[in-house]
Amino acid sequence: MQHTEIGVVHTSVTRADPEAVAALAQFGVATVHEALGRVGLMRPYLRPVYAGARLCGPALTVLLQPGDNWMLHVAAEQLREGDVVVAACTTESEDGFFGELLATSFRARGARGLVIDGGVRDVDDLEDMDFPVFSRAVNAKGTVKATLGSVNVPVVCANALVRPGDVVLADVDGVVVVPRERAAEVADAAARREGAEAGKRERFRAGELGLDLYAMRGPLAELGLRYED
Ligand SMILES: O=C([O-])CC(=O)C(=O)O
Ligand SMILES: [Mg+2]
Repeated sequence: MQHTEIGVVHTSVTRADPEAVAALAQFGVATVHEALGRVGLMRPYLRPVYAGARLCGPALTVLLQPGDNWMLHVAAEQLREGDVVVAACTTESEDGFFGELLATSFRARGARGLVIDGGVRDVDDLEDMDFPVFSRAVNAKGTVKATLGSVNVPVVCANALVRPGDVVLADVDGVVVVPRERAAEVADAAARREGAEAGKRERFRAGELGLDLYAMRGPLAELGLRYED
């Protein structure tokens, strides 16, 4: 559900600190989601439109109307280098809002990629261009330019709240949103988490069991787990 205004373009956005964005870009979505406290994930139906697609950047948000891509053209004018366009829709729609022409325009204006709770088309071309897109559908069905939406308002995209300038990170595991004020702190937590995982990986590789590594034998015995021949 969207709780926002229709028919407004906010031209001034406070974007996450570029250094913190670059730091977050080094990590996977699963690590950042955990570092954030297991929040901020978009629904898993959003998928990359080609293998290996990945993106990280401050969000330029768009609220679309179903079957109407007008606001994507309005959004293009607001792009800054490195932005990720995050497009939500007022109502579910799987039409093909976006394709290689809009990708060409977005790239020329500095976009890093697109996350859209809707459909896209021309995916062979998007792959050739290596323009990363995460969408809920691939759909040749075209859209019109007839209804106002908004640009750079808070949106709910695939269940996650995204405010303009928040950091959006997407890879094959999903899409996560980091509130812009927390970007540096979450990047630090992600680095600590990766460090801890490196230690565990070594111990698993050596054959150690999770049962011992995570001290699970006591709690399992307390719950009455029995081993029988
Ligand atoms: O033109 C459109 O409406 C969407 C599209 O296919 C493109 O951007 O290439
Ligand atoms: Mg096209």
